[in-house]
Amino acid sequence: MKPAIEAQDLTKTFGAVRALTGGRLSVARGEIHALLGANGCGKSTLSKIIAGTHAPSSGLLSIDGQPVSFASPRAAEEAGVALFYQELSLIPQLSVEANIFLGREPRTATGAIDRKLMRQKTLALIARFGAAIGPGLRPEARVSELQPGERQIVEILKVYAKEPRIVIMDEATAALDSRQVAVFFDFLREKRAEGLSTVFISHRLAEVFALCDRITVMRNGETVAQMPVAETTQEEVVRMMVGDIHRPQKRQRTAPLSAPLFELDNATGDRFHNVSLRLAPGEILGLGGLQGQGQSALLRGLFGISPLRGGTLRLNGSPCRLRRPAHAMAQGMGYVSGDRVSDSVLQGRSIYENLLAALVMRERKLWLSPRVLAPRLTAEAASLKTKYARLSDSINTLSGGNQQKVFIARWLATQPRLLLLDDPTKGIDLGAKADLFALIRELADQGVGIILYASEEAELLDNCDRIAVFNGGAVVTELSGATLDSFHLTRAAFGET
Ligand SMILES: Nc1ncnc2c1ncn2[C@@H]1O[C@H](COP(=O)(O)OP(=O)(O)OP(=O)(O)O)[C@@H](O)[C@H]1O
Repeated sequence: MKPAIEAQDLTKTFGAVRALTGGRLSVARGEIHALLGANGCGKSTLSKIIAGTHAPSSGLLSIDGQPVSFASPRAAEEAGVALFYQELSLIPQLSVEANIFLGREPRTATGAIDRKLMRQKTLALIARFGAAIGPGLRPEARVSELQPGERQIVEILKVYAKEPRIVIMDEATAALDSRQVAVFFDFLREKRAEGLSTVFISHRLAEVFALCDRITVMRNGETVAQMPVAETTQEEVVRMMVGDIHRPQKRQRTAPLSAPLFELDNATGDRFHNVSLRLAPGEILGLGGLQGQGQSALLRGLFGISPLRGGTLRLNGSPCRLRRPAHAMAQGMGYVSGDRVSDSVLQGRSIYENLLAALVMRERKLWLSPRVLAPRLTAEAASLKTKYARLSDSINTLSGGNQQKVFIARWLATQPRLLLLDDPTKGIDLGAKADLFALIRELADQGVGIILYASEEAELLDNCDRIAVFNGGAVVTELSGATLDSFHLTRAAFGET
């Protein structure tokens, strides 16, 4: 029998970015096939080519033995391929059934929407999830009224309403609870028995081993292996995802470890739960794991941007509740995000004003003497090798890397004791990255506590003393010493401890 999907040597470039250099995938009819790899290895790009969202730069794709080149997702759907989108595509104001059948509503002989048939079909789809969904998930309910897990189920049902023969499930279980996951897996097994093929992308290895028949592993834009689940182990799969193991050079710590500066117990918030962490002055604690597992949300919670809903925080042994960034700043905390445009830039303002922002907020004064401050701020900016002509120039004249140096220097002016860094080097060049990390290590040596989330694992491994690894909003393990390497980091990121 011809494979349902046969992808050979697919490549895709976006401008200068080579997202996919050698994508290969062979999926049989009636198979659940896992597609695994670390963040950015090219899984989504390969999936989107198969589902008609992207056209490949080169390579061959066949569906059911027929070479295809889809001009659009609609063309792929007509060939029986449907993709589950990680980014929720539902319209909150519309009902469940209107969302599920949007643009493909069943019609009567006169061309009107056949509401009775649409209702019946929706009820039949919902019934497949049976007891795992609450009474809220009804055909006429508005999507805005549903729980996150129920919304994700509607997104899944929308895929199956297209009556596909090939389905790509990209992180489809992220918002489901364990009961919903169990029912969903039974549903996928039933579909497999009906001859449907599923490509299953997940950040939980245990799920993959419980559900899938074969595994394809990708690394750095390439397919590196394919094998039956029964002939491999989780350990072997992690080794294939990681490739050469990256072991960091040991950071030479000069600040002695003392009593904890920061003690967090059972913190719960929007995208994380029961997180407990410790940090001594002078320590760099990394937050690791795949993207979007609660790391950034925790940092925003700690800084009072979206306050913690539960748990306790102590700074230097004293309990504190940080409900606003002003509270966090009063406690000597600073926060720098890699999302410069929405979190940091005072648009159109001078470099001087941008440097001054944190100090003004902390001192609660609208005017601070430029004569006194300008030399100090100039020194902070210089310590980071920030390249600019005059402090009075607009911040918008600087490159992303130099802007980011200004935003770190902004906090240095407040002499923080704890710095929260949320993927601070996003989108900046290698030279600026090296300058930033040299400074971060220097600050730690002076006794500042640092909590760093970085989407690039090498940045974490090379700079952190310990790494708390997140999966699904919880810390699954903490790495230090001999376990501080890319193998243990990837293994924990996929839920294996
Ligand atoms: N539209 C785009 N423009 C530019 N670069 C892109 C685009 N889409 C993806 N990339 C880049 O291509 C690489 C592969 O990305 P892709 O999303 O396929 O990886 P992934 O394995 O699915 O990762 P994740 O698990 O994070 O979704 C990454 O470096 C990504 O930044």
